[in-house]
Amino acid sequence: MENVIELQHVNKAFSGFQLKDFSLSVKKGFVTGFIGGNGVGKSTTIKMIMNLLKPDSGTISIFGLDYKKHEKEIKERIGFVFDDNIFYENLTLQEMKRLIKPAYKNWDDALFHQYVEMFELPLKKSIKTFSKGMMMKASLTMALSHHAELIIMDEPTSGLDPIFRRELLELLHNLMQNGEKTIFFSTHITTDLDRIADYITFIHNGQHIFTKEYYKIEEEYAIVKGETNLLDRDTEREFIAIRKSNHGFEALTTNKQRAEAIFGKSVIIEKPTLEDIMFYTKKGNEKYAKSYS
Ligand SMILES: Nc1ncnc2c1ncn2[C@@H]1O[C@H](COP(=O)(O)OP(=O)(O)OP(=O)(O)O)[C@@H](O)[C@H]1O
Repeated sequence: MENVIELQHVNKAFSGFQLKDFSLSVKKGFVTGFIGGNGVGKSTTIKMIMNLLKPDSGTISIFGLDYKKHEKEIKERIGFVFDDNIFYENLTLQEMKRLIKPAYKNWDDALFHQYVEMFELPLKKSIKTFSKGMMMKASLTMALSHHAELIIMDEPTSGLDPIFRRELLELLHNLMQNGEKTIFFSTHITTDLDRIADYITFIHNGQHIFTKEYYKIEEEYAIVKGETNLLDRDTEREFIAIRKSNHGFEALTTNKQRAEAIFGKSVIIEKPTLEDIMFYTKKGNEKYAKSYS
């Protein structure tokens, strides 16, 4: 299977933060959701994928190409949606389009107007009057109007109302139908991923914890609930992290089958949500989490 995005052993350090030996493959034709808590390195990773930030070491290739030689070609094939305002605020959407259009040989005016209409965006109002939702829609319009093969979005659904969020996910889902496009996007709204993601990439404290097919996460990971007397030094090692209370314990395992074999019917085993996985991984020992990546 072809990889559209490939990061190998990427390192990037800021004071107080480090993206460590980060390797990632994003498969062509699928939607990959990029999840992780605040400040764990999602935007940093996305900026490096967009060549807005250079890694300290490691390699990044997009469509099998290197930014050093093929920056223009790579950028033409990407539609990028960023959660900050990247437009010149005093311009109108119409004026902004005139600026952006020449950068893309596949720019499609008819498609642009189709999205403007669909998103009910004003063409002649200054962008500074746009609400956060309108800004996101404008950003999406620009990203989708040049037949990009790869759509990269940094928290596209943040600040959007639930109805538009759902419509946006539907739109992205429809874009995926011919198998030629690839979407990579970060989000804090993990329930959005239920509707659309084929793969999940999970980053924690600058480390790649996993990239897995969504359905496999549910097969492998599990929340185990039981009485605290089932826990001892050996059984506790089975878990990424454990929450104990007066009523018993709740814990996350990366190996559901093994937990079933060890605890049998003495525990309740449930499907974890992505939020459970994020919560317990944060809670658990960093080294322990990494050994299961
Ligand atoms: N240009 C920079 N200079 C210094 N530190 C930076 C810079 N950019 C990011 N950081 C730091 O790197 C860390 C990771 O930031 P990043 O924006 O990648 O996180 P994130 O996972 O996208 O977070 P969030 O979900 O909160 O947006 C943070 O501690 C941030 O303060």
